[in-house]
Amino acid sequence: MLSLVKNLYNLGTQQDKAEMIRATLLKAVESFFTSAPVIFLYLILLELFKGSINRQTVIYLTLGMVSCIVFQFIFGYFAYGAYGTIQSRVVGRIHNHIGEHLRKLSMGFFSSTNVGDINAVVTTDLAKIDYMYALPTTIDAIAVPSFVALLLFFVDWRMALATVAGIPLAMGIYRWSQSQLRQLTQFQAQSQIEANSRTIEYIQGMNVIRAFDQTGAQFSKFDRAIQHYRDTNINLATKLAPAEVAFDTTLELGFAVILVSGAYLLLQGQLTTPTFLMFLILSLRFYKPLQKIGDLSRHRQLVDTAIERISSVFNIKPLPEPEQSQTLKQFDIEFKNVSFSYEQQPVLQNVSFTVPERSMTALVGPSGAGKTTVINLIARFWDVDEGEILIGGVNVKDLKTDSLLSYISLVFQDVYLFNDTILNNIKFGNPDASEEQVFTAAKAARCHEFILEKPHGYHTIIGEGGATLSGGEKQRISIARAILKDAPIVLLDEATASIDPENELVIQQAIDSLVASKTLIIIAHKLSTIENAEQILVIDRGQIIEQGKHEDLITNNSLYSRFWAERQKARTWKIARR
Ligand SMILES: Nc1ncnc2c1ncn2[C@@H]1O[C@H](COP(=O)(O)OP(=O)(O)OP(=O)(O)O)[C@@H](O)[C@H]1O
Repeated sequence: MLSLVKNLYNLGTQQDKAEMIRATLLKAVESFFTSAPVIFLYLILLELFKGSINRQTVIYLTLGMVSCIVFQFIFGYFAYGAYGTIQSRVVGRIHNHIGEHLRKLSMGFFSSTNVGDINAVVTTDLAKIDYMYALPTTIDAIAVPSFVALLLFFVDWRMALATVAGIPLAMGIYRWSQSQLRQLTQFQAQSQIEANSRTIEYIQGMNVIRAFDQTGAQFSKFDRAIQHYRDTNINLATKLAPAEVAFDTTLELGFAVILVSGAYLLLQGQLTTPTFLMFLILSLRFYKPLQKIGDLSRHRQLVDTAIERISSVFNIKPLPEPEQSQTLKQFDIEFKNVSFSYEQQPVLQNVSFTVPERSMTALVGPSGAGKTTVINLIARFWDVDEGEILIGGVNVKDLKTDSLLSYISLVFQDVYLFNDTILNNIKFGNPDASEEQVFTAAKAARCHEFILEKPHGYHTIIGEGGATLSGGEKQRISIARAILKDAPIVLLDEATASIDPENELVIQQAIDSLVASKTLIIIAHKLSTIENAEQILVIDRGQIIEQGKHEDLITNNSLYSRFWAERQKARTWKIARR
């Protein structure tokens, strides 16, 4: 129980710790006033049995009791207010730190970790860091029984011993239940994560599930995870129930000991009736808070598991960053003998090339050749295994992540838009931009017209992932976002989905606005883009096998010329069908 308090205490900053001590003192005083009315109760009983009770005594004793209740309210109010503030501050700070930390991790972490796992840490685990429950309940479980026990010893030590007689046995049972609890709680936490993951997967993949008529199969996976979670909950409850009931009952057996020893001493004339009655009443006040120890120990295990899992995220080392970031003055890009593997799978082998400042380089090559990897490495989503990537002569590793990314606009093929207005989605590129600047960027990206046709124009909410927009519209909004960011380097993965000639023209115009006077690397799928590039890099199996301008490459019987011919055929085929 105390380790729960210690763990929660250690999560706080100096200011939080000072606040925790203050809140705990307030709560201890509140606990005193919670127990204090029993003194008045005892005094009333004494007066009653003496037969000397009068109106004045009743008024004084009642006032005393009411004052205790008022003080209990006042101190409780401030204590819980303080715990609430600590709770919001500590949990909010951990939440922010996790967000910050996740941002600095290699993207490898996200490929190898389940979305549900991360989600469980950020939501479920953090929710278990509950100061509002854990600390006040611990104080109640310690302070109230201690105060009552003190009072009882003061009134009659023999009866007080009878009251606490069951505690050693109850504590033995408590310790025994602890050994079982840890493993069961871990199983339950694990199955909760699994249920979380499956639920997210089931909802996110709903369109694919329906398209392939896999509703039943996917549902049973989801259902199995939920059932497993339910079973681990039942298992935890049923395995612990005997120990918890035994703990509570043993404590309450003390009540029988009080009854027997009280009756004996009463008959012997060694105990007065009011004292006997008071012990019977007070024993309830004594045992109830102690019974909370059982709940607290279960809570402690949950908090420990949550803290362990939160720490395990923080223990994942972020990509190393320099103490001080360099400022870039030039924006040419150079790959020097770069090799890279995703875990064990080699992807790029000894790749070298240069992209001059303010020029366009197109990456072409078969699927899986390593084109996206090249772009990801420039943005340092991963670190290279060998070689180096330089921007303006500076190794990307010598730049802080935020600083590096401030020089780069990334437009992914798989555009992700947030469940927010179109305006805010474009503003993501530059949160300080004015509405006018957003409109200008949207016009340049050729999306102004279609945005105005939406029910609420720029203020239309576009659903999670941009679910209410077409592929071409999403791509243009992401280009507007990048135009607004106005970074000197643009890394662009062209959408293959919107390759029909009409869309191609509009998107090409949008790209032209984005890249004027930028250093651009584009994974090119469209012929017009490839043709206009100042440099084409043909990548195959992680190596650059051809390099040059379109006119130079098209002449040989090269991979590029075959690739070009294929694309031409695809385009002709599409036009012929219209
Ligand atoms: N996160 C990842 N973890 C492990 N392997 C990956 C990961 N991303 C890509 N790969 C693998 O690395 C290789 C290169 O992938 P990459 O995405 O760079 O190819 P690409 O040329 O862009 O392909 P495409 O044109 O189909 O998008 C592929 O074999 C791919 O399966």
